[in-house]
Amino acid sequence: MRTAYSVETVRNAERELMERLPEGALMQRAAAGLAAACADLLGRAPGRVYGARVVLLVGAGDNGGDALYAGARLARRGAGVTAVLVDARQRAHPGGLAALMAAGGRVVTGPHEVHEVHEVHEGHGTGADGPAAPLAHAGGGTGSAAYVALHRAHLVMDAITGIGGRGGLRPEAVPLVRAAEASGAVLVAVDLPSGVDADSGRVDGACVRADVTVTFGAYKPGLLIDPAKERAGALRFVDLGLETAGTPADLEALQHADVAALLPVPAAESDKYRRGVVGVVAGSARYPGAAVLAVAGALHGGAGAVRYVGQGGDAVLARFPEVLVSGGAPADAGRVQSWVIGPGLDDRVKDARADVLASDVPVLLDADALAGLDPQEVRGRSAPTVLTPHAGEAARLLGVERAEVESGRLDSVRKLAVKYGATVLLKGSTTLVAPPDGGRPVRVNPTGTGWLATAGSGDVLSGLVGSLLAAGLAAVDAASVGAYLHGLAGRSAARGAPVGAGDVAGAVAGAWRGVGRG
Ligand SMILES: NC(=O)C1=CN([C@@H]2O[C@H](COP(=O)(O)OP(=O)(O)OC[C@H]3O[C@@H](n4cnc5c(N)ncnc54)[C@H](O)[C@@H]3O)[C@@H](O)[C@H]2O)[C@@H](O)CC1
Ligand SMILES: [K+]
Repeated sequence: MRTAYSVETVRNAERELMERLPEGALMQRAAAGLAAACADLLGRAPGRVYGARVVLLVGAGDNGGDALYAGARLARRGAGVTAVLVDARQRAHPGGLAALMAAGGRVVTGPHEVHEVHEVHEGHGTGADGPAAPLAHAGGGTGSAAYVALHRAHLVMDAITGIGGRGGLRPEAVPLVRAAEASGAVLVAVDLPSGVDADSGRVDGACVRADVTVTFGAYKPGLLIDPAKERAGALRFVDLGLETAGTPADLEALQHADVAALLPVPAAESDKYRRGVVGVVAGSARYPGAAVLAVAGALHGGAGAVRYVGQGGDAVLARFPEVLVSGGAPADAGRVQSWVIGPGLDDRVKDARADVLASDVPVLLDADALAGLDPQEVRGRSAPTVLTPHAGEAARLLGVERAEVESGRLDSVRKLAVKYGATVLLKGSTTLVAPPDGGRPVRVNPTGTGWLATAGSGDVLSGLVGSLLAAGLAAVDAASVGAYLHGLAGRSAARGAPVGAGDVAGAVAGAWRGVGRG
């Protein structure tokens, strides 16, 4: 399981550990890990650090300190390191600054004038692109040393803000960050891309877009949730020895082994009824395809049988003769162990929804079954309820703008879970699953792919999750395992090309097999 912790938890764990360690030891651990990761990115051959040109964008706090100490380590290995002080008042971690200077690095101020120049010691600036100019002097004029250094850099560390950052990048930092992004250098965010919110994944204002983020001690929720996740690039983790065991994670992501352990396996004496029957109420004369897709998902989720209720019975049977079809009300359809209701329904949705909500089995509500849903109708249930909205549906359920849900996915999924007393799977660029109390941990799906944003893909997911519910998984597990398999299926069906929802359903079995093999 990959876990992520809030800033408050990380700071508490750091405080506890720092009390047991010599002063500054934790920052040295961070800097050593950061330097090693950067050396790795510059190339594994020893000579690739020697002569490499590295620029540090340094803010006022300890995040900048990490980069300054890491820069000192790289400078001692022969890299030409230039620190650009980005803070408007040119504050920077004093110990880190001294260490960099002692190692032969140089320091310039951001958009201002040259602060201090240190001669480059022998070996710097002899990389493949030829000798580096004495950067602090090059070009002359206000702030130009910083831009020349950025233009020529092989690697740039973004150390403007880490977990202490508030709001987006300040105006003085923006042109430097954009120059770094345009330079072609590898852009490495230190702990977090500056400008993202560590706890929520929000990006309010300008923000760094990194190629790689080297994060310390614990993953922060923002690194795993869009829109911030998308700014973080590839993640690398540096273990600081923080003790987080015993503290509930804010966010967790299932890994292959976790999913493998949760997948239902039929026992020797299982028959189709013991494996569970999932009832699917979906599709209509107008949208028979939704019925077919939801059933296709349900057939791959581990239930022993799929019972279909609705007007799409002919289309379903034409494709899947193994399905039990009935045309009446859900309550008259026979016993099931879970219900899925919603995809492609017509205006008779209210009666059918009241029927399934009155049952004593888990119910998954999707798409049309979410419209006008009364919280009391859900909260009064004894069995679990799972809601699977996309951002637009979630916004309507919460009475907010869609953009608010998209920028604050974690807050939104928690609020919805609390409002309805239900497990909520919020679909989208980062799929999240919140438990019914909106508490910790929220699960984040690590297997998503943009190719899943295709018509009918959600219908497959709802059938798949409903089937996992019928097979006996707890609501949060069914939702997160379903999202995980659905993401893997989407990736393998697409393999880098557009894909239809039917292909995704067809690829679920392969995803399941792959996970089962570990
Ligand atoms: N606390 C610890 O023991 C450790 C901290 N570490 C590093 O320290 C970082 C946290 O350090 P700090 O608490 O000093 O905080 P940061 O360095 O993340 O940022 C705080 C500083 O940035 C300024 N600031 C806030 N928002 C800003 C914005 N939008 N634009 C520009 N400047 C802004 C603040 O005025 C303050 O000076 C971590 O992210 C990590 O990189 C690591 O060295 C590991 C150990
Ligand atoms: K940073």
